[in-house]
Amino acid sequence: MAQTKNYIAELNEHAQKNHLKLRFEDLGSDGLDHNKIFSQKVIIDGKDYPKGVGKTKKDAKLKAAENALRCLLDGQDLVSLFSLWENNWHKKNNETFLCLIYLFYFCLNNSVTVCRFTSEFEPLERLGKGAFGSVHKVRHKKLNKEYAVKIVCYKEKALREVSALSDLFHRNIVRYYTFWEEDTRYEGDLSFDSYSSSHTADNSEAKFLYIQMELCAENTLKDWIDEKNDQGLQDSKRREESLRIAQEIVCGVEYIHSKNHIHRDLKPANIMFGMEGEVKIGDFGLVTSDDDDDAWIERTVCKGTPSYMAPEQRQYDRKVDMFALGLIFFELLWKLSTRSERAMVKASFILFLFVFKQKQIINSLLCEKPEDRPDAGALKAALEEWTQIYNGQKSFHQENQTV
Ligand SMILES: Nc1ncnc2c1ncn2[C@@H]1O[C@H](COP(=O)(O)OP(=O)(O)OP(=O)(O)O)[C@@H](O)[C@H]1O
Repeated sequence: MAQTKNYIAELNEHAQKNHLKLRFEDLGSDGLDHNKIFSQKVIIDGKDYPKGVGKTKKDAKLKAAENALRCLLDGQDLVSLFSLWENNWHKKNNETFLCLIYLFYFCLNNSVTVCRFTSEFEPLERLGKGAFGSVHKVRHKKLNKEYAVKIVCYKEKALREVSALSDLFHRNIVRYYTFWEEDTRYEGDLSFDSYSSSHTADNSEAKFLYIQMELCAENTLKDWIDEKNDQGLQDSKRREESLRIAQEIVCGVEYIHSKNHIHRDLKPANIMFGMEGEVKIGDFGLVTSDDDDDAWIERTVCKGTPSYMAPEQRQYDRKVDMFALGLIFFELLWKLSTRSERAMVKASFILFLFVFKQKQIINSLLCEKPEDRPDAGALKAALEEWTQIYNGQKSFHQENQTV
């Protein structure tokens, strides 16, 4: 049988050595006669310590002594240590020295959890919640600047996002600043209520990753599209704005591909806007590297035997992002309200409504075979051509109107 430590004797010894006035207080009992629970607490120099409970008075006293010792020695009770220090200031110098040793001890043991998130930042509001965590708008206390901090459970998806973002620095990609790890989640984060019960309830080892990012405007490209659709406008203004947005998305994607990454989750909800309205591609949780052999095998295994594939064929993997761009461009220009309408895009049914150049670009991006889709560089060139045609037509109309 495991030997119970004699916390009462230990606490008495500690009190004697440090000239502390220690006493136990009996807090009585609760429950029926055959099932009583006794409570006791320790008072040291007038300060109460957490009560101990047990099936006998002796157990309760032992537990109370253990609780008090933990507070004093593990440094969990910073206040009590400081008051101890204060109370003993007038006593001998070696006692003050002892208190300093205690402070040093708990700093070394890290037993007081300092949350970097709340000590460095002032949380302002929760911006949103994804499947893996949540994003908060915060103000850096010292710099007085606003940022977004994403808090996620320390998982492979989160690490992927951090490692991809740290490689990227581009006007059209959400800027990443830093990340750190904490043992605890932010208490004010209500999103974890359902999250923690399904992901971390029985995992006390769970750690959390805090990712500090550039703060984007609150509306995403999905909101932009919804707003335009509500206005019911398929007009030239929408076309003009769509063109600018499409060009910026392609610039971001071209850059991501140039760094040998594939986003794999491009969709209007993951595309945000900077404070000056510029496009910002975000949510790199599904990003993968072109050079990552394991990820490449995982991606290609369903297509055949990867070891027989020529290295140049690897570039076709990037074409998953190009297909997504085809659908995004379509949604920028045209209201697709139902799933069946989305499916029709693939069948190119509605495309006859578009001008020739638009049709050509979208058709090429939605090609069944990845190798037939353009890469980001070619798409960028095609969009520039489209812009020139569009601007030419616009000035032609304006000239005709003024004549
Ligand atoms: N840097 C940011 N600035 C402003 N808002 C942001 C920023 N990053 C994310 N958000 C917002 O926070 C919300 C949650 O984002 P997050 O990336 O965690 O999840 P998601 O993309 O919705 O889902 P999932 O992670 O499951 O794919 C989104 O609505 C997004 O608009």
